[in-house]
Amino acid sequence: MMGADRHKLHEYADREALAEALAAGVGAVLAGGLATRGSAILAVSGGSTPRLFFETLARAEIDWQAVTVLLVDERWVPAGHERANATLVHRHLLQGPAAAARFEPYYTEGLGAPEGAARLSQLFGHLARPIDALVLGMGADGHTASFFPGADRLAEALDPATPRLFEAVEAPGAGEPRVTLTLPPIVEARFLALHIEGEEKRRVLAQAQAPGPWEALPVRAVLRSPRAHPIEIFWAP
Ligand SMILES: O=C1O[C@H](COP(=O)(O)O)[C@@H](O)[C@H](O)[C@H]1O
Repeated sequence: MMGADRHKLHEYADREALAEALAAGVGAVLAGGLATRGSAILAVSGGSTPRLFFETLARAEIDWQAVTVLLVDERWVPAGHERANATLVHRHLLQGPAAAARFEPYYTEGLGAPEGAARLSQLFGHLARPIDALVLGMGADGHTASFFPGADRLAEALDPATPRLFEAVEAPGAGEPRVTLTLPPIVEARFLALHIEGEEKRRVLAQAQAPGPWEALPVRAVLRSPRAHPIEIFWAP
């Protein structure tokens, strides 16, 4: 698939309708994985956008006990930290029926992000791949996951041939050090969604879909990756 054929845009009148549709899509993919393989893996992003989607998905009536929830990326801050993506997931996704899911926070006391990323690559090395459903967000600077413009290990994290599942990055716009899934486990996900909201991110998406260097807008590396199925882009104003 080439160019825009690689992406399927789903537009909604409001964020509530988007959350319902994305949760229904992800829920159906997880239910399919559970029916076929007896277990399913979901990888989710953090930031401010996914709250409503998480709260809607948490109500899905699936066998959450057999679902592993992973973070696409994490700020290297202790458990319970207000900026931790794990905190967001605990508060808004792992509630009600979804509280039964298996979730393993990434931060490890006493380790820096680089050692943490190496440990996570080992720890999750046994995971059945591909991941069933993976939902990315995007910042107005064109980062997705923790693929930030100017990040010190951006090329390594975006190497399509890297054997590592996780990479540690530091970047001027990232705040604290981060760990992130690398490009391969992201783009090989069975269902890959990009969840963005607002006019500004719509403009950034249009720029990212146009020709230009991936270093400037790292989300391009994901949008340009070859895949069997299109990337499902969910947008609402
Ligand atoms: O730092 C991050 O930002 C992106 C986008 O976040 P948002 O607040 O603009 O929705 C997010 O996808 C990523 O997981 C997170 O670590």
